[in-house]
Amino acid sequence: MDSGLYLLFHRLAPFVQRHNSGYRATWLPAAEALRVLDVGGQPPERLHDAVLLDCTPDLTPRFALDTASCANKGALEAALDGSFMKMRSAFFLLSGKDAHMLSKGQALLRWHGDHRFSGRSGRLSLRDASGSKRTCPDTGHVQYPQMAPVVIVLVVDGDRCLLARKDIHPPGMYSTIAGFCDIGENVDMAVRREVAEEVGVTVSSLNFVFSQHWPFPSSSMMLACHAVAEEGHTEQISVDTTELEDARWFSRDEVHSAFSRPVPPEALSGWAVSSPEESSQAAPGDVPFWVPPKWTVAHWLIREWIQVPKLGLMSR
Ligand SMILES: NC(=O)c1ccc[n+]([C@@H]2O[C@H](COP(=O)([O-])OP(=O)(O)OC[C@H]3O[C@@H](n4cnc5c(N)ncnc54)[C@H](O)[C@@H]3O)[C@@H](O)[C@H]2O)c1
Ligand SMILES: [Mg+2]
Repeated sequence: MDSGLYLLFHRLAPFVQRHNSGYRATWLPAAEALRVLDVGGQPPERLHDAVLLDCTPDLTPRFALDTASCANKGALEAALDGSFMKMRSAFFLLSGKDAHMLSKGQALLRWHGDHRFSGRSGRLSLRDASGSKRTCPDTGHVQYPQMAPVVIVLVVDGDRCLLARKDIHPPGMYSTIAGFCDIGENVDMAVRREVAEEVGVTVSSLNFVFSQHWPFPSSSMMLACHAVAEEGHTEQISVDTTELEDARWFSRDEVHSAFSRPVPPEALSGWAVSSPEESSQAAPGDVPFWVPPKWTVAHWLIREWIQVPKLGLMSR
């Protein structure tokens, strides 16, 4: 671990630096990560708390390390000339290629933090060197990092599609319907139940198309589908307001326009902060409709529908 590249986090907030008009994640060489630990008053052995993410084609190992043991986050940020940003903010402000590794790093670090004790004996479990599993010292029971399966679906009705927003979304952003699979459900059952629960629409057919690892709320496997709404059941959407702030049909032209204009700057003002207290998000107001960032599976679903006009007519 004394070589390789490191993505740093602080209490699961990824370290990012300004880049052009946005932000980027930064891979630090081991020597730089050691310097940061030193600034934070931590011994070099803390580097071994890092978890292995992958190896580059030239076999350089890449790690994620949480610097939570360094109490003075501000001193680390000053030493590194960047900031630790809330993951949700980072996801809207980063360039796309960083999102997957940040997501993986945060998910793995969070899993270790949440599974320090064996569920069998209650004793502190021991992690392996790479951070891929934990073992109970008493029973030998091995725990592996887990992901929760989530269905995500673009429901279409002819030339329009159904999109929804939650109050935690930035102003103006509408996304696809999503929900956790219940124990015992397959993808088909979960899609039909979630769409019925959240918007009161019946789905007549569906196709699985993509998957994506997603870091929220802890670690999810997004299973993405296109679905067709049953004829005659599309006029009355009944929005589950405990879950969603709004849901409505968007025409293909409206979605086309959203793809062709940049994200309205006012939608993201207040997102580049590291704590909820600092946040001052714009009110929903008149921010024009926009779709999720291009590295999200929701974006891929909507883009595919725009690019393949007959998609909504396909069935399994
Ligand atoms: N990558 C993308 O493009 C994309 C787009 C939309 C949503 N998402 C993600 O999909 C996920 C699920 O969507 P949702 O929040 O609407 O789900 P949901 O509709 O199932 O509602 C969330 C609720 O489900 C319950 N729940 C059941 N099982 C859970 C579990 N394993 N973990 C957490 N909560 C569980 C909780 O009460 C929670 O409040 C969210 O994390 C969201 O960020 C991803
Ligand atoms: Mg939902």
